[in-house]
Amino acid sequence: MAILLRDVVKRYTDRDGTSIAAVDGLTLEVPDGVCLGLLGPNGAGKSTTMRLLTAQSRADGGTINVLGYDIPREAKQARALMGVVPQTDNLDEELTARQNLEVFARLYRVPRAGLRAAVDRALEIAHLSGRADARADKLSGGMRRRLLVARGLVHSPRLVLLDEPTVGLDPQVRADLWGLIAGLRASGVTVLMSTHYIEEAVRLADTCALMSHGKVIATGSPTELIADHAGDRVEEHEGSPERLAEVEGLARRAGLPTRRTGPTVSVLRAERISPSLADSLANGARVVRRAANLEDVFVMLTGETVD
Ligand SMILES: Nc1ncnc2c1ncn2[C@@H]1O[C@H](COP(=O)(O)OP(=O)(O)OP(=O)(O)O)[C@@H](O)[C@H]1O
Repeated sequence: MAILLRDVVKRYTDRDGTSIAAVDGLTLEVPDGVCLGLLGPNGAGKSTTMRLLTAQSRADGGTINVLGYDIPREAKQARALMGVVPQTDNLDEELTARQNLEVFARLYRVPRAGLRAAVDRALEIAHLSGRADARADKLSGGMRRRLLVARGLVHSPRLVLLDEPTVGLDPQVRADLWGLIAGLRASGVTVLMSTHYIEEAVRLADTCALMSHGKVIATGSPTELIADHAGDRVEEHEGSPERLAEVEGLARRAGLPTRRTGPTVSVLRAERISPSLADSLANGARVVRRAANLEDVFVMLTGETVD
């Protein structure tokens, strides 16, 4: 097992003295070689979990093991084998792309004889070989993100932690990074990636852990999670508030879960709707049927939405 978290708790005290459990009894396992997507809305506790794994922050309870090392006691050994890609860009502006990587390669004690090759390899993975000698402040936002990933890979880690790797990026840059992460996953490196983008988790993760209010509330492949919690099909109804309430009532009586998004009620497990119930639900109005997705699962389980 690459990562093992058991009943982990991390509390913060607000300015007014109230205590918040940012991580609140979190249990999570990440097997070797798996890309696990930690999916949750803002404030779910994803970044706090990442900081606990790197021992930048200390848990108030529970146990954490990373690559066989007890955290925080053996954090130094664990850190030597893991690559961390932070959410915030903290590149050295005045150094070139290559120099940024060299600094980290030395920090991670990459042997001097192999240092140049390690840096070249990281530049190549991040498609930055052509910009190796450009200063970081002269790189585009997307290139800087790729350089941050390269920096986390320079010592060939067995495990990579990516905290919201594509937050705030435009679609083209996001697609580039997805390619990069998919490549990492294919190479057998264990990846733990936090995200609040459903699509990112679905595309990249072998396993998703859904996180809400500091806990993991469901784990599985996107397909398993959808099948277990939302079924196969979803029927979407629009209409007046009275009409929507009627749809909810009919669905509830038939034992079918529903969720409301603005002016729409979605009836889950729509494959179980009988022809007569279908008529009553539609009541002459247009109904859209679609495949169930991970967002349905998330909203079903938490009442919260993710992007
Ligand atoms: N240093 C801190 N002091 C006080 N409260 C904190 C601190 N760090 C996080 N929190 C609180 O803990 C909770 C979880 O925050 P965290 O940043 O881990 O969530 P997240 O899932 O990573 O969200 P985001 O996607 O916005 O980064 C939030 O309520 C946050 O306000």
